[in-house]
Amino acid sequence: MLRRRLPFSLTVAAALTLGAGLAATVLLAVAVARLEDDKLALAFQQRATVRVAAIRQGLEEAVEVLTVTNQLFATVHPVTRRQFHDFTQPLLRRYPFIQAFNYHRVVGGDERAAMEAELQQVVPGTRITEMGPQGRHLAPPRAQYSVVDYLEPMKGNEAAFGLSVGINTQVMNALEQATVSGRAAATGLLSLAQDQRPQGGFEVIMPVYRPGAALGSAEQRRAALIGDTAAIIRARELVEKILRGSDLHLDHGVLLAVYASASAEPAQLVYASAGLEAAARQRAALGPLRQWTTSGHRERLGAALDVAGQRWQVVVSSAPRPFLHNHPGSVSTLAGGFLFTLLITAFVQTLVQRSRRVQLLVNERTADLKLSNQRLLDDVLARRRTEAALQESEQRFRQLVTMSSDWYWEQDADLRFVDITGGVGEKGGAAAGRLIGRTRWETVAGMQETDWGKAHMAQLAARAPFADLEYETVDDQGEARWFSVNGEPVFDADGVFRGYRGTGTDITARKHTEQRIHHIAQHDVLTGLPNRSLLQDRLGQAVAYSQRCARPVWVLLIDLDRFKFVNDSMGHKAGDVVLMTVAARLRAALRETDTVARLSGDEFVVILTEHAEERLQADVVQRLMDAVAQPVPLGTKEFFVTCSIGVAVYPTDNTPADSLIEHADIAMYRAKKLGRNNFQFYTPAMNDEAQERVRIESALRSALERDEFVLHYQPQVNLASGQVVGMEALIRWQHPELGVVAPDRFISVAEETGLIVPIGAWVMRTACAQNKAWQDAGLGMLRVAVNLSARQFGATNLLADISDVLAQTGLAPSLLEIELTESLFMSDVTLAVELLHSMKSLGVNLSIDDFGTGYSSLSYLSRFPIDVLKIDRSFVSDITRDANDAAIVASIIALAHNLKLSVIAEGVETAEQLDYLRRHGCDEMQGYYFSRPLAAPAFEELLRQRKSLPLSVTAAHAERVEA
Ligand SMILES: Nc1nc2c(ncn2[C@@H]2O[C@@H]3COP(=O)(O)O[C@H]4[C@@H](O)[C@H](n5cnc6c(=O)[nH]c(N)nc65)O[C@@H]4COP(=O)(O)O[C@H]3[C@H]2O)c(=O)[nH]1
Repeated sequence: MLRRRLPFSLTVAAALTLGAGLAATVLLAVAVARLEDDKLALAFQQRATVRVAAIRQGLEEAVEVLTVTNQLFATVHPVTRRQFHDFTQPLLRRYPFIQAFNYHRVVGGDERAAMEAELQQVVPGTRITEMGPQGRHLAPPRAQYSVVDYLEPMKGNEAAFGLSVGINTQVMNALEQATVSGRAAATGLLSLAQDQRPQGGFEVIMPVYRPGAALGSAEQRRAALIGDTAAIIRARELVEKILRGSDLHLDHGVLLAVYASASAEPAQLVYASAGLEAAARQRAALGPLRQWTTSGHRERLGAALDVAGQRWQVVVSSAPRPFLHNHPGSVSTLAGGFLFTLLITAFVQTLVQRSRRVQLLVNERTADLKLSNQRLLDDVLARRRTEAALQESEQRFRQLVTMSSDWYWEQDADLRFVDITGGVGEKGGAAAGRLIGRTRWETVAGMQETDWGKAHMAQLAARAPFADLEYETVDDQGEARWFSVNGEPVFDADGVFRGYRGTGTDITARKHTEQRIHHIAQHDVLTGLPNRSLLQDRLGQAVAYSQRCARPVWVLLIDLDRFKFVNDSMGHKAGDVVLMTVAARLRAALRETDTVARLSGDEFVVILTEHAEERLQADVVQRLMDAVAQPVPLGTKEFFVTCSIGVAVYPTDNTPADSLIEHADIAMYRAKKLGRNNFQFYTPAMNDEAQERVRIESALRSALERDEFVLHYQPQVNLASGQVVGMEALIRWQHPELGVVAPDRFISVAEETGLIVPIGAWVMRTACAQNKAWQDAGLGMLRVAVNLSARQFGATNLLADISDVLAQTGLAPSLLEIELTESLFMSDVTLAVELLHSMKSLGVNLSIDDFGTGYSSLSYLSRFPIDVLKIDRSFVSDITRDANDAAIVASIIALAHNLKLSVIAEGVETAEQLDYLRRHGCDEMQGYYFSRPLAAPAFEELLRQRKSLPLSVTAAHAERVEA
């Protein structure tokens, strides 16, 4: 809707109307003014004519009065003064504008005195005078005088008595005219001698002839002239009298000017209306605009009169009146027209503006309508799009529901299923028909008694949404199924609860997977036994049971002996078979309630809880060991595996529940140290050992920097020559507090921590340098053997390190022997072969240390570039007591020689042992029998003494006796 105000501007229509209206108004006003002017002119003409006629008549009357007076002289001879007086008195009363009646008598120069005498009789002292420019004066002697003889009334005209007018040209001209014509003749305006005030007057003269004289011609008349009668008329009064007499003096609308001349000469002005001058003055004082508004149209009429032969001019004009006064019609027309025009203009303007406003309004409304229409169209389009989108969405929803694993359900306010779409039958195994009309708890047996069911019922009661509600149910075939449902309450527009709707999905497969994952998460994949996680759980339960029932709990940590060898030498699959077999045997050897878990690698944990009917005894542990020790069939072979077991019991003094496994581990470690294949109960002393391990570990970290290591050297003697041909470098740790620490106490720790790598490098460098030094000292070309740990063997820069050491020390590679244990290369034989060849290519010797300890396979020997076999001292120590060991040693020597390997026996302590070895062709020996490991100076002394081995047992025995 149009609310804004239009700016005011005269519209074209209104402007045209205004222009036309004003023009018409002006034209009409002008026309009316013209009419008014015409009317005024007509009225004026009438009034002017009346006035001119009145004046003409008045003047004629005045002249006529003189004619009457003159008739007196024509008829009476002589006319006495008395008669003249009597005759003129009524006339003077009647015509007050007459100043005087005169009778001029023509007096010759010679008659002057007589005349004066006669005049003096009337007025003593009177002389004949004349009027000059300087006033009245005694008339000079002249041939003839025309003297004022009779004079009525005398009063007021005394100055004229005896006055000779013969020198007054006007009078004389009028007299001549009158004389010649015989009729009255008037002068122009004169200055009268008797007139005190300068008042214009004129004199009308008629001749008086000698009675009886011939008057036929002008000359005769002149000759007959004896005098003349004259009336002195006050022209102004005369005119005033005329006007008053005709009541014309009251009309101030007409102004009158009477001139005693043919033209309107100001000097001859006889009469002027009172308003005439004032009007002229007023007019001059006004501005042009006011002049126009006040004077308006003026009429003027000039009329010529003949006054006794004298031409007079009468000028009649209309009095200046305000234009408005004279033109009420035109002014009214103008005003009315203006007003009307303005009104019409305003009306037109209003109409046009309203029309424009209406037009604008219409335009605006039209625009609004268009906009609304467009919006409507947009709305319709949007709605169509929305509907299409909705349909598409609906279709998509249907498709998605069909394609997805979900189904869609709706429940009424009583929580009964009213609609289930999306194929719950196919997806969930429950036909929709079986569910419709039933509540969820009616379809899930026992739901209301479960925790989740109760919680769900509370959610439903609170009309709360729920998500991922998982529950187990039974499908139409009676199979267990897991469903997961989401739902949210539905309220109508008034907020009234209408039910629930949501989705459901069959998660049976997922649940099974989860259960599997859960099982896997808590069980060892290989053996199916509980893993560390579940073990902790079970241990907690067992401890809790123990606390409740006051019965002990045993924790057994079972570690397979030499399992690494099985794994490495026979492959992982064989190792797995061993582990699975052991696991199964352990499981079979225990009760259902006991727990067997696999802790890691070859470690198992057993939790035994004591029952009321049976006390726990060490027999159980032995039973387990026996079970494990049963031969394990591996393909065509059988493999024997033993185990070491550590046992921790709860409750015992100072054994916290969470340290049970740790204590069992310590005990197992002790069992291992005690030679494997046994079990140990944990004691606090074991804990001390474990703690010592920790101490060693921390001290070991700085031992190298503090230069706390030294090497001892044990001679290796050739059995054939009895000469020292080499030595084994054996490390010693001189700890400031622990004293000299044997390698058995710290080498394993160094291996576990990885410190063996830098320590081993130090040993190799020191041993090579020392050997080179002895060599340089002329103590022989000896071979030095250095132990290589598993960690060193696996180090990437092993070859470079060996090469560097040889290069730096200058020792010939052939004088370095590297001792390797069998276990080093059992994990990856191919890689080991490769690495050994690389090492061998450096020129060093390779020996296998501790040969024969547990690893029964000799097949690899042919593949390895080995130079020496070192028979473990455990075999050597028993060769004289145990026929088995003796046989093993003899066969090792024979085998080595078959493989072109040199054999060295270590741990030779007795002459019998030496003898046996010699007899069986052993190449070299190393042992206390010849020398313990010696510090470098002692070893050097031994070399210098050229100590050697007796070549026969007898000699040796003799030597010993001597010693
Ligand atoms: N009972 C008895 N023992 C004898 C006899 N002859 C030698 N022995 C001892 O037997 C061990 C031989 O060394 P191993 O078998 O390589 O066994 C060594 C070796 O495996 C390791 N080891 C020593 N030094 C090093 C080293 O520098 N590096 C590495 N990786 N291991 C070393 O520590 C083990 C123990 O070394 P040791 O205590 O020095 O013990 C030495 C030696 O003192 C004897 O007649 N009777």
